[in-house]
Amino acid sequence: MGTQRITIFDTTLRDGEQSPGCSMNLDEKLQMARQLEVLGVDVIEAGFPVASDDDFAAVQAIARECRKPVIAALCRAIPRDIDRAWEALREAERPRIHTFLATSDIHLAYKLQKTREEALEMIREGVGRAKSYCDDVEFSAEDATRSDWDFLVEVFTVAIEAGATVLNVPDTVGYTVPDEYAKLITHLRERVPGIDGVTISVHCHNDLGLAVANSLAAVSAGARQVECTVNGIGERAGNAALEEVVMALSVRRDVMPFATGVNQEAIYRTSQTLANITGIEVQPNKAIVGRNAFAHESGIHQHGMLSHRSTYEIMTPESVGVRRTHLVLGKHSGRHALAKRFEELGYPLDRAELDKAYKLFTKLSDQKKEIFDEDLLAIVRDGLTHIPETFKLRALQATAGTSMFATGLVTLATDEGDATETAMGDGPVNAVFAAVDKLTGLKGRLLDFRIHAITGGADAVGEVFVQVEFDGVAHGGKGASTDIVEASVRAYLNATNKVLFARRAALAPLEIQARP
Ligand SMILES: CC(=O)SCCNC(=O)CCNC(=O)[C@H](O)C(C)(C)COP(=O)(O)OP(=O)(O)OC[C@H]1O[C@@H](n2cnc3c(N)ncnc32)[C@H](O)[C@@H]1OP(=O)(O)O
Ligand SMILES: CC(C)C(=O)C(=O)O
Repeated sequence: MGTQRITIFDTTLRDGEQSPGCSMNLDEKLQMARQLEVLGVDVIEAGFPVASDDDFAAVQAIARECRKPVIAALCRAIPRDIDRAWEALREAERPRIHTFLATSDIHLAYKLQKTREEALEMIREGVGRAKSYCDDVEFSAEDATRSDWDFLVEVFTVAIEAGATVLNVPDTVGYTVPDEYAKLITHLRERVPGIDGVTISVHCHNDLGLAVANSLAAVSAGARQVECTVNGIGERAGNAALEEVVMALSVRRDVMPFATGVNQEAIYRTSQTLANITGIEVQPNKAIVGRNAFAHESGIHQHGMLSHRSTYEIMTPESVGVRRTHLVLGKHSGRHALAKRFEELGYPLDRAELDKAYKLFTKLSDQKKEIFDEDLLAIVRDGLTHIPETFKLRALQATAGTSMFATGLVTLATDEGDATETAMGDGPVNAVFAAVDKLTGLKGRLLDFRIHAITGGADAVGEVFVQVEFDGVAHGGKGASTDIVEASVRAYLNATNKVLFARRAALAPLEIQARP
């Protein structure tokens, strides 16, 4: 069996717009429709014209402008709605009237208060009226998956007799499961006379997170149109996500021999266009278009990715228009990814340097959720020096307030073990510097103190630069930490350790050199 074509029916502008907070005005709908045309969807359901004058105008404008795809408009199975839908669509190159009526006993009894016979009559009349305007008529049996299967056979038989060209079998409340849905499609294909001459469509909601799985199961059972929305927006938990349906069919063509006409490289941009228009961001772990869809954080995965991307990616980010794979450096990363990033930043590290950098990196990643390039540069600048840490910060405590002296308590590790001192000062930094002086026996005079945040966010790393004079000689020191008092002490100690190193080695003050 060759590859068969699946019609992608996009309902972002209709069912998608029913997503709370996703209403779009005429300009926004037009902008989105243009992007959907670029994406290459087969059908754009542009709106529900009877709902409002704005929706009518949007459907009309899209029908006038987007000439390539079929433009569909939704309407209830009543004359007023059908007439209004046609009025909005009449200038479309390829118009489709999409009319619907609920067919489940629950909806018939409680919502429509109609008998099955009355429903069949409304379907006959509604589809017939739509057909009098337009060749292309879709009929949806709302709540089909909770409808009696034999009654559905009657419903679709009537719809075909009245002229429907597309029969939609919606899982309106996201209730079905793949196996059952496939069986329903098969049941209809076996029982509805003339069904081979029309297109079977599916429209799945995501209440149980099964919208895409159900859509694919239905396709395997014979459905040839999938109704879906960009980013999966839609009533309640949303609709089947267009990008997931399209990419599942593309990536797994080996088991599902179906093709779509979607220009896959436009997927990401389309997703972003919608997010920008609605202001509703895509969840980070959303398949295909989420920020993390092509991000790898853990060391084992990153090592695999660096060896060959096929180890952990089933499609390339470029294939859906995402610029690149992202190796996120964080708590779970390993040496391979770290070395690679240092190399990209212009700091190729040898094994010993890498081990040291990795130690600093893991320490920092216990404090920060994500490590940015600036953090790595701080590690190189602050950590990869060859200055022996004669005095090493063990612990630190500082208190300060508006009506009290600041006090600092510092514990340093030395060759002879840990030692602790306290001191007071004008502020917490001044107090901890004084405590350090007591511990080292050196008296430093602060010449310069600069601090800046080198990463963004509330947990930013602050980098402190100090110039400290010891016995008439100035030494620079740098320190970085998410805690600015700690960064200050580290910078001060860095300068102090340089003094001791310089004195012992009888060397001039050292500066850390980054590799070119
Ligand atoms: C599953 C889906 O997504 S269906 C599409 C949902 N989309 C929308 O509802 C679009 C936005 N809706 C609207 O603007 C309004 O609801 C309108 C203009 C459609 C109707 O507004 P109102 O006339 O005030 O009716 P309301 O929405 O309160 O109730 C729906 C009415 O439509 C009837 N109805 C519902 N579905 C259908 C149908 N497919 N065919 C015929 N009548 C229907 C209901 O029985 C009810 O009728 P009643 O007023 O005689 O009791
Ligand atoms: C009108 C139909 C297609 C619908 O939106 C649904 O059943 O969810």
